[in-house]
Amino acid sequence: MSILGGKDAAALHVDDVTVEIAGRTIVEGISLSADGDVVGLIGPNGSGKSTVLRAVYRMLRPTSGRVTAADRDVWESRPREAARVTAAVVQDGPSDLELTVAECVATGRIAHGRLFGSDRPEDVLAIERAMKRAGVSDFADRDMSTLSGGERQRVQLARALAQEPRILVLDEPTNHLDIRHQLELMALVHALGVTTLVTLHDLNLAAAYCDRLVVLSAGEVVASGTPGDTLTPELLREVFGIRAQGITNPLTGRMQLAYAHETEMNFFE
Ligand SMILES: Nc1ncnc2c1ncn2[C@@H]1O[C@H](COP(=O)(O)OP(=O)(O)OP(=O)(O)O)[C@@H](O)[C@H]1O
Repeated sequence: MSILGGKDAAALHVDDVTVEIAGRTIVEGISLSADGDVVGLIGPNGSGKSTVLRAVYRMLRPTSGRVTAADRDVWESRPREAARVTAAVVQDGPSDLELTVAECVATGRIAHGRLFGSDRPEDVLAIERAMKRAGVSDFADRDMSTLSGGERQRVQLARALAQEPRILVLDEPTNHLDIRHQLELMALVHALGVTTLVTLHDLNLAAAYCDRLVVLSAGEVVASGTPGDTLTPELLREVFGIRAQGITNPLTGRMQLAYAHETEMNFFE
Protein backbone atom coordinates (compact mmCIF):
# COMPACT_ATOMS: atom_id res chain seq x y z
CA MET A 1 0.00 0.00 0.00
CA SER A 2 1.30 3.49 -0.83
CA ILE A 3 1.51 6.18 1.86
CA LEU A 4 -1.53 7.77 0.21
CA GLY A 5 -3.53 4.72 1.23
CA GLY A 6 -4.06 3.28 -2.25
CA LYS A 7 -2.21 0.61 -4.18
CA ASP A 8 1.53 0.85 -4.81
CA ALA A 9 3.06 2.92 -7.58
CA ALA A 10 2.39 1.66 -11.11
CA ALA A 11 4.55 1.80 -14.22
CA LEU A 12 3.92 4.42 -16.87
CA HIS A 13 5.16 3.87 -20.43
CA VAL A 14 4.91 6.37 -23.24
CA ASP A 15 5.91 4.49 -26.35
CA ASP A 16 6.71 6.26 -29.63
CA VAL A 17 3.90 8.79 -29.22
CA THR A 18 3.22 11.33 -31.93
CA VAL A 19 0.54 14.01 -31.66
CA GLU A 20 -0.64 15.99 -34.66
CA ILE A 21 -3.13 18.80 -34.42
CA ALA A 22 -4.76 20.18 -37.56
CA GLY A 23 -2.10 18.58 -39.73
CA ARG A 24 0.79 19.99 -37.67
CA THR A 25 3.10 17.64 -35.77
CA ILE A 26 3.28 18.91 -32.18
CA VAL A 27 5.36 16.09 -30.68
CA GLU A 28 6.96 13.18 -32.50
CA GLY A 29 8.21 9.74 -31.47
CA ILE A 30 8.14 10.43 -27.73
CA SER A 31 9.18 7.50 -25.53
CA LEU A 32 9.65 7.65 -21.78
CA SER A 33 9.02 5.50 -18.73
CA ALA A 34 8.56 6.02 -15.03
CA ASP A 35 8.04 3.46 -12.30
CA GLY A 36 7.89 4.60 -8.70
CA ASP A 37 10.25 7.49 -9.39
CA VAL A 38 9.88 11.20 -10.19
CA VAL A 39 10.55 11.99 -13.84
CA GLY A 40 10.79 15.63 -14.85
CA LEU A 41 9.81 16.71 -18.36
CA ILE A 42 11.68 19.88 -19.19
CA GLY A 43 12.14 22.01 -22.30
CA PRO A 44 11.67 25.55 -23.57
CA ASN A 45 8.28 27.17 -24.15
CA GLY A 46 6.34 25.41 -26.88
CA SER A 47 8.58 22.31 -26.93
CA GLY A 48 5.58 20.01 -26.34
CA LYS A 49 5.67 19.21 -22.60
CA SER A 50 1.96 19.82 -21.91
CA THR A 51 1.03 17.96 -25.08
CA VAL A 52 2.86 14.85 -23.86
CA LEU A 53 1.13 15.13 -20.49
CA ARG A 54 -2.28 15.51 -22.17
CA ALA A 55 -1.69 12.24 -24.02
CA VAL A 56 -0.90 10.60 -20.66
CA TYR A 57 -3.87 11.90 -18.69
CA ARG A 58 -6.29 11.14 -21.49
CA MET A 59 -6.99 14.63 -22.72
CA LEU A 60 -5.45 14.46 -26.18
CA ARG A 61 -5.42 11.21 -28.13
CA PRO A 62 -2.07 10.46 -29.77
CA THR A 63 -2.06 10.20 -33.55
CA SER A 64 0.19 7.16 -33.16
CA GLY A 65 2.03 5.32 -30.39
CA ARG A 66 0.84 3.98 -27.07
CA VAL A 67 0.51 5.10 -23.47
CA THR A 68 0.23 2.37 -20.85
CA ALA A 69 -0.42 2.88 -17.15
CA ALA A 70 -0.39 -0.12 -14.82
CA ASP A 71 -0.13 -2.37 -17.91
CA ARG A 72 -3.34 -0.98 -19.48
CA ASP A 73 -3.52 1.13 -22.61
CA VAL A 74 -4.94 4.37 -21.18
CA TRP A 75 -6.72 5.14 -24.44
CA GLU A 76 -8.53 1.79 -24.32
CA SER A 77 -9.51 2.19 -20.66
CA ARG A 78 -12.74 3.75 -19.42
CA PRO A 79 -12.23 7.25 -17.97
CA ARG A 80 -13.04 6.14 -14.42
CA GLU A 81 -10.77 3.11 -14.67
CA ALA A 82 -7.94 5.36 -15.89
CA ALA A 83 -8.67 7.85 -13.06
CA ARG A 84 -8.21 5.13 -10.45
CA VAL A 85 -4.64 4.78 -11.66
CA THR A 86 -3.62 8.28 -12.79
CA ALA A 87 -4.37 11.67 -11.24
CA ALA A 88 -3.41 14.95 -12.89
CA VAL A 89 -2.85 18.50 -11.68
CA VAL A 90 -2.98 20.64 -14.79
CA GLN A 91 -3.11 24.26 -15.87
CA ASP A 92 -6.43 24.03 -17.67
CA GLY A 93 -8.14 21.80 -15.10
CA PRO A 94 -11.61 22.39 -13.66
CA SER A 95 -11.72 25.46 -11.45
CA ASP A 96 -14.68 24.41 -9.24
CA LEU A 97 -15.01 27.97 -8.00
CA GLU A 98 -18.49 27.34 -6.63
CA LEU A 99 -17.29 24.56 -4.28
CA THR A 100 -15.65 24.71 -0.87
CA VAL A 101 -12.10 23.41 -0.56
CA ALA A 102 -13.27 20.18 1.12
CA GLU A 103 -15.93 19.64 -1.56
CA CYS A 104 -13.36 20.20 -4.30
CA VAL A 105 -10.93 17.71 -2.76
CA ALA A 106 -13.80 15.24 -2.33
CA THR A 107 -14.33 15.17 -6.11
CA GLY A 108 -11.06 13.22 -6.21
CA ARG A 109 -13.03 10.32 -4.73
CA ILE A 110 -15.47 10.05 -7.66
CA ALA A 111 -13.02 7.73 -9.41
CA HIS A 112 -13.44 5.38 -6.43
CA GLY A 113 -17.23 5.37 -6.62
CA ARG A 114 -18.06 8.17 -4.20
CA LEU A 115 -21.45 9.71 -4.86
CA PHE A 116 -21.79 13.46 -4.43
CA GLY A 117 -22.52 14.37 -0.79
CA SER A 118 -22.30 10.85 0.60
CA ASP A 119 -18.85 10.16 1.91
CA ARG A 120 -17.99 6.66 3.08
CA PRO A 121 -15.42 6.25 5.89
CA GLU A 122 -12.66 5.53 3.37
CA ASP A 123 -13.57 8.72 1.48
CA VAL A 124 -13.45 10.83 4.66
CA LEU A 125 -10.06 9.37 5.54
CA ALA A 126 -8.60 9.91 2.06
CA ILE A 127 -9.93 13.49 1.87
CA GLU A 128 -8.56 14.43 5.30
CA ARG A 129 -5.22 12.80 4.61
CA ALA A 130 -4.89 14.51 1.24
CA MET A 131 -5.78 17.96 2.65
CA LYS A 132 -3.27 17.53 5.44
CA ARG A 133 -0.47 16.48 3.12
CA ALA A 134 -1.10 19.37 0.74
CA GLY A 135 -1.36 21.81 3.67
CA VAL A 136 -4.91 22.99 2.94
CA SER A 137 -6.79 21.64 6.01
CA ASP A 138 -6.87 25.11 7.59
CA PHE A 139 -9.07 26.45 4.85
CA ALA A 140 -11.22 23.37 4.25
CA ASP A 141 -14.48 25.32 4.56
CA ARG A 142 -13.49 28.29 2.42
CA ASP A 143 -15.02 28.79 -1.02
CA MET A 144 -12.55 28.05 -3.81
CA SER A 145 -13.36 31.46 -5.31
CA THR A 146 -11.81 33.17 -2.25
CA LEU A 147 -8.41 31.45 -2.47
CA SER A 148 -5.19 32.87 -3.84
CA GLY A 149 -3.61 31.26 -6.91
CA GLY A 150 -1.09 29.37 -4.80
CA GLU A 151 -3.72 28.13 -2.32
CA ARG A 152 -5.88 26.95 -5.20
CA GLN A 153 -2.93 25.12 -6.72
CA ARG A 154 -2.36 23.24 -3.46
CA VAL A 155 -6.05 22.31 -3.34
CA GLN A 156 -5.74 20.85 -6.86
CA LEU A 157 -2.84 18.76 -5.55
CA ALA A 158 -4.95 17.67 -2.54
CA ARG A 159 -7.71 16.60 -4.92
CA ALA A 160 -5.23 14.53 -6.91
CA LEU A 161 -3.88 12.92 -3.70
CA ALA A 162 -7.43 12.10 -2.54
CA GLN A 163 -7.71 10.07 -5.73
CA GLU A 164 -5.04 7.78 -4.23
CA PRO A 165 -3.29 7.55 -7.59
CA ARG A 166 -0.59 5.12 -8.54
CA ILE A 167 0.67 7.60 -11.13
CA LEU A 168 0.72 11.38 -10.70
CA VAL A 169 0.90 13.81 -13.63
CA LEU A 170 1.76 17.39 -12.73
CA ASP A 171 1.89 20.28 -15.20
CA GLU A 172 3.92 23.13 -13.70
CA PRO A 173 2.67 22.40 -10.15
CA THR A 174 4.78 25.12 -8.56
CA ASN A 175 4.13 28.08 -10.84
CA HIS A 176 1.88 29.96 -8.38
CA LEU A 177 3.72 28.94 -5.21
CA ASP A 178 6.06 30.99 -3.05
CA ILE A 179 9.52 29.55 -2.56
CA ARG A 180 8.74 27.68 0.68
CA HIS A 181 5.68 26.04 -0.81
CA GLN A 182 7.61 25.17 -4.00
CA LEU A 183 10.19 23.28 -1.94
CA GLU A 184 7.53 21.67 0.25
CA LEU A 185 5.50 20.52 -2.73
CA MET A 186 8.49 18.99 -4.51
CA ALA A 187 9.71 17.32 -1.30
CA LEU A 188 6.20 15.96 -0.72
CA VAL A 189 5.92 14.64 -4.27
CA HIS A 190 9.30 12.97 -3.94
CA ALA A 191 8.38 11.39 -0.60
CA LEU A 192 5.08 9.97 -1.85
CA GLY A 193 6.72 7.13 -3.73
CA VAL A 194 4.07 7.48 -6.44
CA THR A 195 5.21 7.31 -10.07
CA THR A 196 5.33 10.97 -11.10
CA LEU A 197 5.69 12.74 -14.43
CA VAL A 198 6.10 16.47 -13.84
CA THR A 199 6.79 19.44 -16.09
CA LEU A 200 8.89 22.17 -14.54
CA HIS A 201 10.35 25.41 -15.86
CA ASP A 202 12.54 25.82 -12.80
CA LEU A 203 15.62 23.79 -13.69
CA ASN A 204 16.88 23.96 -10.12
CA LEU A 205 13.73 22.29 -8.79
CA ALA A 206 14.07 19.73 -11.59
CA ALA A 207 17.71 19.08 -10.70
CA ALA A 208 17.06 18.81 -6.97
CA TYR A 209 13.85 16.77 -6.84
CA CYS A 210 13.61 14.66 -10.00
CA ASP A 211 15.22 11.23 -10.14
CA ARG A 212 15.44 11.46 -13.91
CA LEU A 213 14.83 14.12 -16.54
CA VAL A 214 13.52 13.93 -20.09
CA VAL A 215 14.41 16.96 -22.19
CA LEU A 216 12.16 18.05 -25.05
CA SER A 217 13.12 20.40 -27.83
CA ALA A 218 10.86 21.23 -30.79
CA GLY A 219 8.58 18.27 -30.03
CA GLU A 220 11.27 15.61 -29.70
CA VAL A 221 13.20 14.01 -26.85
CA VAL A 222 16.79 15.23 -27.11
CA ALA A 223 18.19 13.85 -23.84
CA SER A 224 17.21 11.78 -20.83
CA GLY A 225 18.90 10.50 -17.71
CA THR A 226 19.82 11.66 -14.23
CA PRO A 227 19.91 15.45 -13.69
CA GLY A 228 23.70 15.27 -13.50
CA ASP A 229 23.96 13.44 -16.82
CA THR A 230 21.34 15.55 -18.55
CA LEU A 231 21.87 19.14 -17.47
CA THR A 232 25.24 19.62 -19.10
CA PRO A 233 26.51 23.06 -20.13
CA GLU A 234 26.32 21.97 -23.80
CA LEU A 235 22.69 20.83 -23.59
CA LEU A 236 21.63 23.91 -21.66
CA ARG A 237 23.24 26.13 -24.28
CA GLU A 238 21.79 24.24 -27.24
CA VAL A 239 18.28 23.66 -25.92
CA PHE A 240 17.65 26.57 -23.56
CA GLY A 241 20.11 29.12 -24.98
CA ILE A 242 21.75 29.84 -21.64
CA ARG A 243 25.22 29.64 -20.13
CA ALA A 244 25.04 27.26 -17.20
CA GLN A 245 27.10 25.15 -14.91
CA GLY A 246 26.13 22.48 -12.39
CA ILE A 247 27.10 23.31 -8.81
CA THR A 248 26.43 21.69 -5.45
CA ASN A 249 23.93 23.44 -3.19
CA PRO A 250 25.97 23.99 0.01
CA LEU A 251 22.86 23.58 2.19
CA THR A 252 21.44 20.37 0.73
CA GLY A 253 24.32 18.78 -1.14
CA ARG A 254 21.98 18.45 -4.12
CA MET A 255 22.77 19.58 -7.65
CA GLN A 256 21.70 22.98 -8.82
CA LEU A 257 22.61 25.28 -11.66
CA ALA A 258 24.33 28.60 -11.85
CA TYR A 259 23.10 30.24 -15.04
CA ALA A 260 23.17 33.39 -17.08
CA HIS A 261 21.85 34.60 -20.40
CA GLU A 262 24.22 33.62 -23.20
CA THR A 263 25.07 37.26 -23.88
CA GLU A 264 25.68 38.13 -20.24
CA MET A 265 29.30 38.76 -19.23
CA ASN A 266 30.68 38.02 -15.79
CA PHE A 267 29.84 41.07 -13.68
CA PHE A 268 33.31 41.16 -12.17
CA GLU A 269 35.27 40.68 -15.41
N1 LIG B 1 -4.66 22.71 -29.72
C1 LIG B 1 -3.61 23.22 -30.34
N2 LIG B 1 -3.72 23.78 -31.57
C2 LIG B 1 -2.65 24.28 -32.21
N3 LIG B 1 -1.40 24.29 -31.70
C3 LIG B 1 -1.23 23.74 -30.48
C4 LIG B 1 -2.30 23.19 -29.74
N4 LIG B 1 -1.81 22.74 -28.56
C5 LIG B 1 -0.49 23.01 -28.56
N5 LIG B 1 -0.15 23.63 -29.72
C6 LIG B 1 1.22 24.08 -30.08
O1 LIG B 1 2.10 23.00 -29.87
C7 LIG B 1 3.34 23.47 -29.34
C8 LIG B 1 3.63 22.75 -28.05
O2 LIG B 1 2.70 23.19 -27.05
P1 LIG B 1 2.78 22.70 -25.54
O3 LIG B 1 1.75 23.44 -24.78
O4 LIG B 1 2.75 21.22 -25.51
O5 LIG B 1 4.24 23.20 -25.15
P2 LIG B 1 4.92 23.35 -23.73
O6 LIG B 1 6.28 22.78 -23.85
O7 LIG B 1 4.04 22.79 -22.67
O8 LIG B 1 5.01 24.93 -23.62
P3 LIG B 1 5.05 25.94 -22.37
O9 LIG B 1 6.38 25.73 -21.70
O10 LIG B 1 5.01 27.28 -23.05
O11 LIG B 1 3.88 25.67 -21.49
C9 LIG B 1 3.20 24.99 -29.21
O12 LIG B 1 3.78 25.59 -30.33
C10 LIG B 1 1.70 25.22 -29.19
O13 LIG B 1 1.38 26.48 -29.73
